[in-house]
Amino acid sequence: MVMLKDPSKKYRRFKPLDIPDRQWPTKTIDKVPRWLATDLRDGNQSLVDPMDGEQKWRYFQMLVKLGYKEIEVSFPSSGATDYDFTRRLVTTPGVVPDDVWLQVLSPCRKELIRRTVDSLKGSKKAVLHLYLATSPCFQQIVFGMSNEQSKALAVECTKYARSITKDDPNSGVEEWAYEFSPETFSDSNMDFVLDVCEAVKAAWEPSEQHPIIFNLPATVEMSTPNVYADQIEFFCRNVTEREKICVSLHPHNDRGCAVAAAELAQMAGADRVEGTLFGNGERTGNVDLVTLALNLYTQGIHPGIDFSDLNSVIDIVETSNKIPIHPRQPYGGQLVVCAFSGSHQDAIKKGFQAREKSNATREDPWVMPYLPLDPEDIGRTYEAIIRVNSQSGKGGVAWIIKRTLELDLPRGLQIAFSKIVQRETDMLGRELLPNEIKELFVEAYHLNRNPRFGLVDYNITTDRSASPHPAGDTTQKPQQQTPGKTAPSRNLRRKFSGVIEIDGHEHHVEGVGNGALSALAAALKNLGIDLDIADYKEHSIERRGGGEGVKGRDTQAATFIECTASGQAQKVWGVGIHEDVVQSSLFALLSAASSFLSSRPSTPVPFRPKRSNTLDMEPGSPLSGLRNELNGAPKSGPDAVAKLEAHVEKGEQINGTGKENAEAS
Ligand SMILES: CC(=O)SCCNC(=O)CCNC(=O)[C@H](O)C(C)(C)COP(=O)(O)OP(=O)(O)OC[C@H]1O[C@@H](n2cnc3c(N)ncnc32)[C@H](O)[C@@H]1OP(=O)(O)O
Ligand SMILES: CC(C)C(=O)C(=O)O
Repeated sequence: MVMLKDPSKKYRRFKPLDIPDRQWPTKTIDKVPRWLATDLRDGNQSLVDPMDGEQKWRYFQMLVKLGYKEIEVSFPSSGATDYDFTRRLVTTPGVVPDDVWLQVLSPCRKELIRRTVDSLKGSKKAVLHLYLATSPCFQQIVFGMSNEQSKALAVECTKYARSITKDDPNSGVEEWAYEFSPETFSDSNMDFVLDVCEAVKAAWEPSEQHPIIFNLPATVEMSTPNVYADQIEFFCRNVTEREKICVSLHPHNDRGCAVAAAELAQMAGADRVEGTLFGNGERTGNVDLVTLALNLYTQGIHPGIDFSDLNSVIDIVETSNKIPIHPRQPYGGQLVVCAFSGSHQDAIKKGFQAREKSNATREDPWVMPYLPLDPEDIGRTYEAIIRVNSQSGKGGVAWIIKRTLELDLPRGLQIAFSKIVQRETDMLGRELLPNEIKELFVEAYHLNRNPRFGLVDYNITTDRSASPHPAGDTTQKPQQQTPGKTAPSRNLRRKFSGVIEIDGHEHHVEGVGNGALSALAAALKNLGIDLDIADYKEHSIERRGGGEGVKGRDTQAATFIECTASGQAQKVWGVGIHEDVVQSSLFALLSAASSFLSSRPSTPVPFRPKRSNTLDMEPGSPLSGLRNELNGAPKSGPDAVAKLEAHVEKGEQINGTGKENAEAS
């Protein structure tokens, strides 16, 4: 069997109503409709395994907690589960709040109506809901009834219902309402629907205070949503005593337009919407009440339903229905607050940065690329927003590092680290989780343990030798000095002397520079590791109490240093984190040095101490070649380094015992 070449004979086009002066297209939705949740009836009847009493019980309580005031709880005449559940609701004190209406459904069959009404005895507010087909297809095929017979049955059952509900002082229910659904309204002749509804209305005799509910279902969605809106507008305009009627919608989703149909039909005059959470229901489902409510919310209208903790709702819906919420389901789907692609992540990250920068409060206007709703408003976390796979770029990766380690990576480091992430995602062929990205960063920049260099002990002192060209520092121009006078304090030079552990061996090293960082760079140069500082950034990290990833006190300094090896194009980044800003920068330089050595094609061992405080390499070893290469033309670091040196200016001497801190991250 194949699709028909010409389906026009088999499937006839829907004929829209002719309403040239239709009003709904220029209307907007500016008020919240009455909601009816039919999860426990229409939703439940479509499940492979309908809910048991306990599941219904829990679901009902959730609906009440969310704020639903009208809940269709059962089809009591279907059997013991629904009947007993209804009885349990009615007879358990305190479960049904006084302002909540319990709605129950029955076909137009007297014995079933009787049983349905009986199930409600003892309740405060109850809606009896009857349905009967008005569409030619159903009348002819299912019932074998003419229009007259259908109308007569509708009237007869309404009268009977009235006699055992609102007209019966012993009905046992404090307040009755009545709902009538002309089944497959959307496929019915509108004049006939009106005719039946007028007759039903006359039989029930509603008032403005106690209106009748005409629920107009798109039992099967058969046309574009504008056609449904036309039908609703036609009904609203032509039915008499409109003020005594609540016009209710019940859209199904066969063409995937139930939400649109419900929204346009509200513009066309409807007062009430029946649907289910996340759209469970017959075939493609009922209209999704979550989407409708949050669509309103994102237009600045509170829907009266509280989805602050949408994840808990999802939990109950999924376990009760035994159907997972689709990952792309509006608002609730796992992937709808996620971006994988680089340009989306970049835009979202910039959006959040702009919001932070403007000190926006939670209530300030939401202007965010790609995200129509602040995920926080529905209890979803920012962590879920940006996820990283092979389609991601630096922005998303930087976001994760910001969220997990509180580090604001400089742009260059973002680019460098995202290449590492890209390699990993390509290799694994899957998404990397935030924790994995964090671990990758910690490892790549040696935040837990520097595999090559450990700062064991050090002193930063003023270099009193006043030599214009201290050993190892060829980056500085000679200073003008008057013999017999000390240099002005702003020109004081620093001497790094300390113990650095290299590949498990401790070595005393020294170097002099304009500040602590350049002094360490000079000391490293004495080891043949001649690195120029090409970029330097630092920021403080305010710990919000025991954040994971980096141990420490409340405030720490994070330093990012980009280095080039003299005469080399290759650049490496180093990262250091420590309570002390100077030590943080020293760690960053050693982190870069370690990356640099590790990135060389061969391992630079062995080192051999030449004198007690300097090191050299075996002649002919890979490092000695490197040293020869690096000894070319050292350059001074950029201005940013001066910022760090200013910190050092504040104290004459900085001492540190780095070993334990070198382990810190
Ligand atoms: C669009 C909707 O969602 S409507 C709600 C549908 N929900 C359900 O059907 C769930 C609960 N249903 C049930 O438990 C059963 O179907 C019952 C108790 C209603 C009826 O059970 P049965 O008597 O065994 O009938 P069965 O289910 O086989 O067929 C339905 C019968 O109801 C009739 N019927 C269907 N709709 C209606 C209606 N609105 N009013 C009166 N009779 C109706 C059918 O024509 C059929 O009658 P028939 O046996 O004379 O041919
Ligand atoms: C009973 C009615 C309202 C129904 O469920 C439908 O038509 O889909």
